[in-house]
Amino acid sequence: MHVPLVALALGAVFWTLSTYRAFQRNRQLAIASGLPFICLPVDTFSPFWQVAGPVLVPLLRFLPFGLGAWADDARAAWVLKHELHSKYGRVFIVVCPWQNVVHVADPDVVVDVVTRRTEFPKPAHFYKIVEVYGRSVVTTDGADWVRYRKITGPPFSEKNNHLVWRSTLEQTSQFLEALKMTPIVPATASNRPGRVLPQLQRDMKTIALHIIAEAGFGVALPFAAADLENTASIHTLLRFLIPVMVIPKPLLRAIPIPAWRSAYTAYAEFQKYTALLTSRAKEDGMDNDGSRANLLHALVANAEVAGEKSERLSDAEVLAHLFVFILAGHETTANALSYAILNLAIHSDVQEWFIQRLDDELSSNRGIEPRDWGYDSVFGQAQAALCIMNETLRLFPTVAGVPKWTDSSSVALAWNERKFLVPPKTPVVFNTIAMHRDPTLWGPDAAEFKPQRWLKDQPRKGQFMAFSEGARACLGKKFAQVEFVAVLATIFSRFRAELECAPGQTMDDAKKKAMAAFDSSVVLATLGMTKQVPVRFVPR
Ligand code: HEM
Repeated sequence: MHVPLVALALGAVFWTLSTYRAFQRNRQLAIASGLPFICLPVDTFSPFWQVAGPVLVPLLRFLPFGLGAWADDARAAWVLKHELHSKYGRVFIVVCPWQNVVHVADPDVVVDVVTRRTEFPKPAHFYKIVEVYGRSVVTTDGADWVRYRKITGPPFSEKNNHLVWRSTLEQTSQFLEALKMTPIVPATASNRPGRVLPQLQRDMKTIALHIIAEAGFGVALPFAAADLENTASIHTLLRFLIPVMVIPKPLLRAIPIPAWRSAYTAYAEFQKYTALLTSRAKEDGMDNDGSRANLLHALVANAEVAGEKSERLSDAEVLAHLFVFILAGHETTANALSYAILNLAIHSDVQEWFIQRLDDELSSNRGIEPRDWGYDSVFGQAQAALCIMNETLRLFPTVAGVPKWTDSSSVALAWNERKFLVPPKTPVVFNTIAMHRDPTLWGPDAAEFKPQRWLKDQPRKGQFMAFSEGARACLGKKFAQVEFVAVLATIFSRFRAELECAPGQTMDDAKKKAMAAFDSSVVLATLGMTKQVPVRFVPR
């Protein structure tokens, strides 16, 4: 009768001993590396801690004899910001029983690591979860990645950027038309008359998704058609992304839970839909005027004309890439736009600076509707909006960290004129949030939103990592820049943004609420706010 209990007790003892041994081994490796280190009893990168950490940390503080003192160092990267690195240095190891992780917030070390790509490859196994439809440029390393990058790089061309530009101007113009359909809310003690947008983040996601749909797949969707048949599968897929990524497909299909069924249907529908688009793209072929400059057409055309078989993507690989383009390029830009617009609403002085600069930059397009603005004449001049984008991504890097690792051998690392040895199979993670807020790199105003800083000195290489650096830097950087500038320029050429004050609320109260929304940010796939903040758009 007691056998199960005894087995359980023995199992627990065995687990405790082996965990302790693993911890001691990892600690020895950290000592041998020569790098500073701290010890934590949890793996802060594990899914368990990502979910449970925010709940457990406040409780652990109550443990007697300082037993929970470590928990503050195990808070989420967004909550800690630069705190851990100012305590322990720009490079240190976090030792735990399950793995050691080197945390890096030093530009020189970042540059060193990204340039030694074979010694510090991308830990492709971290990205298995993203292989919903198979392997891709995002999820592979080594020879496979070289092949994928060679094929998927060229579609991100200037032709495609023109399409992103046109598509974004159209989407944002339609967004403004929808906004203008809402009633004008009269002036209050704190707000001027204007139109209130209750869910900024949702609308920015719709805009970004529709731009990827057009510039990525060639599917033009009206802004107001968020749930039309064509995008239904993409919307549902994104809504159920976590179960689709985590739960094996046969289970998702077989278990009669309605949400799982919907997730499976969306997964299968997206596959069917992209197969249809791919075969249409093959029939169309490429054109010369750029109207088929979307990523899918370019990928397919590449596949058709590439001489060598190894340079063609199979249909299954095309599908896998379309999916990761949505994943990598949708929320990243949408969240950056939401953070930027809220920051401009909070900092009215910065907003006035931006509007003045924007008006100057747009002077040759005065009287022209935004949807007709030229790419060269507006994007080519758009300095202020790019400063806002950089500053937003400095403080709110929507890709919050970039991992590399050491694979099967130890790798030497130079830092502060000393040599260290990073043990094998050790992740080396660039802590973008921490590095972007380091006052020793950015000055005493590092925590402040000051886009004008980008007009002065540019940061040194490796210091601004929003799009990563080196051979594996973001493929869609210019895509995102073009989109961001077009959205911001269209909106602020017609409106000013104000924080909406609830009855009885002052602007200071509304600012506190907006700051609380910033604080509510979490890193799921990307860094994003979990609270909505209403914004009032006041016609200019
Ligand atoms: C503000 C917007 C964006 C930000 C902040 C951003 C950031 C990043 C970062 C930091 C990486 C490196 C990740 C890593 O190595 O783990 C990356 C990679 C990548 N991004 Fe972006 N991205 C943005 C928009 C886009 C867009 C719009 C697309 C495509 C439409 C895109 C496609 C990709 C791809 C394909 C990679 C993988 C490149 C490779 O590994 O060779 N991104 N991005």
